[in-house]
Amino acid sequence: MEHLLYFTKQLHTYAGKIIYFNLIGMTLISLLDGLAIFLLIPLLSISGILSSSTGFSLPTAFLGVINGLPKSGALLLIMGIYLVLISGQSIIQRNFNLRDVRIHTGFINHVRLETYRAIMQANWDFFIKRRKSDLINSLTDELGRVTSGTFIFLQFAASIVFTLIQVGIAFWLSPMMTIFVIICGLAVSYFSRVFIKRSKLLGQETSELGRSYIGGMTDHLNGIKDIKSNMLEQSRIQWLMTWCQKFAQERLALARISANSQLYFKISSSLIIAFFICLSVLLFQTQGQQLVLVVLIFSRLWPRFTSIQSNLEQIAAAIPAFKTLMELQNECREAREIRETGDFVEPVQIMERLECRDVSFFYNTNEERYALQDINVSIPSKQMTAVIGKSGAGKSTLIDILMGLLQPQQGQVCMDGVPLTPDNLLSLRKSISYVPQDPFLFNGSIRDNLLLMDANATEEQLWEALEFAASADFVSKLPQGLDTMIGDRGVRLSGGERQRLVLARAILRKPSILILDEATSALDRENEAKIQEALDRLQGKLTMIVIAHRLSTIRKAEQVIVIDEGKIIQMGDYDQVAGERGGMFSTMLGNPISGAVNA
Ligand SMILES: Nc1ncnc2c1ncn2[C@@H]1O[C@H](COP(=O)(O)OP(=O)(O)OP(=O)(O)O)[C@@H](O)[C@H]1O
Repeated sequence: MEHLLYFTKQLHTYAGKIIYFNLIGMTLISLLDGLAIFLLIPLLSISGILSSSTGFSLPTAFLGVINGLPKSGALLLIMGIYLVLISGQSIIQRNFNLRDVRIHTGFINHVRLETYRAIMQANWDFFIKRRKSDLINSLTDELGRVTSGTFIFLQFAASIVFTLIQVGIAFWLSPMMTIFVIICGLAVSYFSRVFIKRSKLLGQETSELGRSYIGGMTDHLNGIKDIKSNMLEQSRIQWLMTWCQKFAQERLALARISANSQLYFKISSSLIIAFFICLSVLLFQTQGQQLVLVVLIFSRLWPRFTSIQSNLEQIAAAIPAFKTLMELQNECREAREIRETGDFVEPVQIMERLECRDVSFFYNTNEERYALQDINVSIPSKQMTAVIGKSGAGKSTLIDILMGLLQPQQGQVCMDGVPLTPDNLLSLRKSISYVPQDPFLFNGSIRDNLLLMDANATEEQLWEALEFAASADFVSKLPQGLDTMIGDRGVRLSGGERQRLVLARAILRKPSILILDEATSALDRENEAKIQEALDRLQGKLTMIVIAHRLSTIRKAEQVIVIDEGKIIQMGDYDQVAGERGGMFSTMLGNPISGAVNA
């Protein structure tokens, strides 16, 4: 219930008074509907089915007028009023339906944007602890279930109002009969709680199935090259077949609950009405006209109970999605590192150094296995610092801490002696261009991918950046040049071309700190040499931190930091570290094979 109210409150914040306006409108529609039904009584009366002395207050007065008119006039009057009521109701209904769609779509977009914004503003730690496919599932499947669940909840509220109005009208016609129908309805609803409970349990299964589907599909399509080259297609198809079986069972179970509940309501309604008619005729010798009335009231009121029950089942099935999305929004809020989008943040200018002071960090708070321990490093401004070490030594973790993506459990990062805090974090990040090991290129043109970094860059600036990253040559040879589409994650380019393109993009931002995390690993000697020349030209102009796969990339580094098992084992200028006998760096230099593979 808490989760349901959370999103109903969001709907209220989003749509405001308009929801109440709609609810009132719906009530009006039901009132008109009720009145139209009410007209059946004089109609039945002039047709001779029901006598004018059945004993209802308003009908009696109204019947007086009707009886004063000739039969054809009375019929025309009743039909005229009926037509006005139904047309009025239909016109109002049409407008409210359209408004409903507008509110519904707007609300989906509102929740979508809120959730996406919250995700975007969460810190890096939030992302490394979650499956991306779960986030995708929340933003697609769960989001749809939540927004339609919220609307079903509103329909349910409107349904209650409808029912109350119809109960009022029915009570007017026959209090005894109405009380009897209500008691029967409540009794039947009490025993049908089991359907609601089962719907909720199945809703949980729906969520799990949705998560596993998106997760599986994402994994398979991301790893399609491995799947194809290792002939794993059949095992993946088998996985989907098993999933499909579970999905079919879950759908069937859900349909069974709904069908059983409808069946239960229908059979109980027939039993109740049969029992009541027998009781009325055999015990109380009720007149035929009163029986018509009984059937009329019962047939109007009973479907309302059925519809309330069906709404409750649908809401129960959506509850797990409400829970997931609400928890996601709350977790994002707790992990929030960005207040605004960051567009108006000014980049910081580090004059002397970026430092790690006594930094220790572990990924898993349950097991204190340090990824970095007692790290003290100083990255001098406008110099090149190389970070090397074996695979898993902690190089990327150090970079993530220096960028403020990860917060150390001990120690701190400082910029010119000023500690890095949530207040100056974005300024630091705005001054950095980072080229990761597996760069992000999206499915668009080369131009779109470059403009992602600087939307206002001119054609000349784009080519300048491409030239710098030794990419101008290959881009100009492409038939569509800058407008060539590069496919998902740049799949239509070679690994080396992707790396050079991402480097060009990084440079376009004119950063004061450039971080390359094994950014030249996929380049051939010729292109690596070109990038090397470009980096040489940048030396002294900006701060560079380079995690190098090949030691040749860092031969001009002013500082070398060697990490092993999360600790700094060597640090100093290139010649000093290279000269330390028996040190890891000199071993790497002396052994080009191990150097190329590990460093
Ligand atoms: N998200 C994570 N959760 C848990 N442990 C992690 C995570 N990322 C890295 N680690 C662990 O932290 C340690 C340091 O990893 P890191 O990625 O910093 O190494 P690296 O030197 O950059 O390695 P490589 O050169 O292979 O990229 C490793 O033991 C790794 O298993």
